[in-house]
Amino acid sequence: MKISTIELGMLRVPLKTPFKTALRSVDHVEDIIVRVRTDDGASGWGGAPATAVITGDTHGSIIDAIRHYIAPKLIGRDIADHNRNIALVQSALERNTSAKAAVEIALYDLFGQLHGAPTYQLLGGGDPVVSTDITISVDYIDKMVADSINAVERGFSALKIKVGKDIGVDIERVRAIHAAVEGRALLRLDANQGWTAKQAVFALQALEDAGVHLELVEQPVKARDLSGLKFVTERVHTPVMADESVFGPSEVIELIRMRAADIINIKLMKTGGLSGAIQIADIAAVHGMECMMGCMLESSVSVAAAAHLAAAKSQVITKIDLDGPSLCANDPVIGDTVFNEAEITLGTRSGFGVTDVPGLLPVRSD
Ligand SMILES: C[C@H](N)C(=O)N[C@H](CCC(=O)O)C(=O)O
Ligand SMILES: [Mg+2]
Repeated sequence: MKISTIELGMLRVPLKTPFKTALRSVDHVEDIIVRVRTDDGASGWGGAPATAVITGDTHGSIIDAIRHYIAPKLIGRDIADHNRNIALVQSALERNTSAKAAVEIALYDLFGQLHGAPTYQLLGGGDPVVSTDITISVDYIDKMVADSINAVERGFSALKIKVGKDIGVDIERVRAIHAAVEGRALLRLDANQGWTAKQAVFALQALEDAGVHLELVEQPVKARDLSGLKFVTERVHTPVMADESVFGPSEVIELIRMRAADIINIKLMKTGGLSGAIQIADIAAVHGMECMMGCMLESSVSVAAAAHLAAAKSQVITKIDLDGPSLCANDPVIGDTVFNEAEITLGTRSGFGVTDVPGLLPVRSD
């Protein structure tokens, strides 16, 4: 099973409703899809969105990194030599974690196919059903309350509420949602770096004093402000989760050393794929720290891979935010992972179970 070609295309899927955070607003998922073909006719599928405001990666940079740096290292290589292939992806160039993730996902897909097993089973097994939260975009208070009630009625038992736009309105947003769904859903806040450390402590203490129980607060302060993150962690009861502050294993080690957060949000697009995500989960497990498996606004190709990893690492990945496919108006990807609102069920096909991604748009040539 030797790699013969690596093809790229663009998958564009409309969202049910615009996705709005403190960092950006978008109304489509737009992923670069990777198809790694082998000489015996197999295909491994991977994908990556361009979340430039978080990873720095654009569609153009993902295409260039794969085409000019990663693909040339892999052509002709045997899928069975998996760990060396992964090392070649990671050492092909610095950063560019989304491009590396897209290719790693395709390689883990093919490795599963080689061994005739769903990839989560090769990663250690686990329960094939995982339960995700859903994002409530930051918006007018009435709209966020209506979206939250709707999500609970659709069966979501955890809401990821986007805040970080205006501290006073944010407190009111959360109080109103809490009043509307109290006892029916866990509330997770994600400020996407929108607060200062002092603002975060003020808002969270105000909510705690008002009896609003929050399961966690994600990335309250700027990504690079690790001392601000620690400041918040030390002053509120609500568990603090690091997202944009940590990409790979070395940053996680530093975060743990500083005791700057309580939980880590692992995303394949930050780690550069499954290999770095596994390392983070293992480091967190050693330190008795819980993790979330998260995603960017991305399609079911890469979210299926994240769900496989979450299933296999459920001892340490105790929270799931894999709602990309649930936010989409439709899913053109042909695969056997079932995304049914809050419930994600892994299939029995080998690899990640994707068999085709129809309707891909051409990506620019050089
Ligand atoms: C889609 C997921 N629930 C989510 O909210 N991810 C964001 C970033 C997504 C993006 O901007 O594409 C996060 O956790 O910050
Ligand atoms: Mg986040």
